[in-house]
Amino acid sequence: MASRSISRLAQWCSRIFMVEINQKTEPIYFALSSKPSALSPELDALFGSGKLFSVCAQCDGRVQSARSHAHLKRALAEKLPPGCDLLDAAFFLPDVKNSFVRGLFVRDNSALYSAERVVNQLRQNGSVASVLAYTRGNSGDCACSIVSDEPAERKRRYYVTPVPVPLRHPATLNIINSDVFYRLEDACKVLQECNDVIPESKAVLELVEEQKLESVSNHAKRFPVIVIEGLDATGKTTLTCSLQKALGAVLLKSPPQCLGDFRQRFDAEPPLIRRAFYALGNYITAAQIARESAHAPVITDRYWHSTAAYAIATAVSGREENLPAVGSEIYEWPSDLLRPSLVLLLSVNPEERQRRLANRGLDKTEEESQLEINHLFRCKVEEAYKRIQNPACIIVDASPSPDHVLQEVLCLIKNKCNL
Ligand SMILES: Nc1ncnc2c1ncn2[C@@H]1O[C@H](COP(=O)(O)OP(=O)(O)OP(=O)(O)O)[C@@H](O)[C@H]1O
Ligand SMILES: Nc1ccn([C@@H]2O[C@H](COP(=O)(O)O)[C@@H](O)[C@H]2O)c(=O)n1
Repeated sequence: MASRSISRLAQWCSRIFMVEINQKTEPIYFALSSKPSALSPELDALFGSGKLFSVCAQCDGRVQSARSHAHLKRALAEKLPPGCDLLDAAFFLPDVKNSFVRGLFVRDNSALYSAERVVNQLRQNGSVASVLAYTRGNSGDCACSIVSDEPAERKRRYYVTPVPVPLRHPATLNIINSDVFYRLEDACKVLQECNDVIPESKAVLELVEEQKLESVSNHAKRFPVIVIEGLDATGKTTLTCSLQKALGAVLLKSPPQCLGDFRQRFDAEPPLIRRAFYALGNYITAAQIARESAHAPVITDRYWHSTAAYAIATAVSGREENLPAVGSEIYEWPSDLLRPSLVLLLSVNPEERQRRLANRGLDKTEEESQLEINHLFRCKVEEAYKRIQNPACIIVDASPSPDHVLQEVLCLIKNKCNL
């Protein structure tokens, strides 16, 4: 046990740490080294007063790790006393794919400094795999040691040292196959790995299987397939219903209706599982598109653009500049997913969107609420939509009246799809 923890700490020391004070500010980066060093002003503020711990729930298997992290975050949020802050943290190797591991920082300014007791309880019951404790030195440095029952482990000292901001935002290192999926089998694998812990996974995989997914190449020379995309309340439902009538088209959605009963269940899961579920929804919708477009034009309310744009914008914290660069492989359409003939992105200004949301007065999903309060997140979703390639989306100003938007879209469809 002792040597396992020491080797883990040694592994961590070769990693860069990233701490997010909150989603709106830029992350702070630092590493652990064997020599003391002076702290930068941001680190000084972070380690300033009180006690600080970093915790990580990583265990064997990505599904278990993702669920354990979510469980740990919930448990800490519930059990920590007033005066404690819970900050998102991550450990990664700069520019090394799949090296990003999620963790948390606990900053304890509580009256009785009782966070340590809470963290230790969670360590004893196995909810935390690793805990590091940070202590300020007399010469302005900050030392770090592993929290362990083994005296030999506790003795080892490392020091917090500031490092430059890496070229790529660390969350982008793990997006492929953790947040966005590019092959049906990769998304299926995640749900297969969930079989034991989420019984509904089996039913979802059976639905995917039942659809007898048709090959992408079968889709040539059929009626046009038009996808309508956009943030919540931009008018997708209104427009897709009007288009259905105007074009005598079949209206489909992603996620498809057959996944309706499972959606809430998977929405409550960590991103790895939730995004794999939506990815599978697109493949089921693709099978429906392939069947229906043999007889009539197809209009689809949301498809892969939505799945990828929301996933990328959620994974990448902070500002729009942190998104993967234009042209990144992350924005490439999955090679085995049926490509639509045309993708239209409805865009309305934030004030008009707010007005529509308020008028509608429906329950908001957590993500919808986040859209309202988090301007940065909304900008990132829209920007990610625009960066997706092959097919890229055409932006439609959806602020005018419903009929005006319909006429403009009909015109676009006529020009681009000969309908
Ligand atoms: N062009 C428009 N001008 C004014 N109001 C509109 C327009 N289009 C839709 N609305 C209204 O805005 C609200 C949201 O529209 P709608 O439900 O079509 O959006 P949506 O993109 O499908 O939303 P969600 O993705 O959240 O389901 C509704 O109350 C609708 O009547
Ligand atoms: N193809 C899709 C469709 C939706 N999502 C996720 O669902 C949320 C929006 O759905 P609405 O029913 O509110 O329009 C959004 O948060 C996406 O995360 C998706 O991933 N893929």
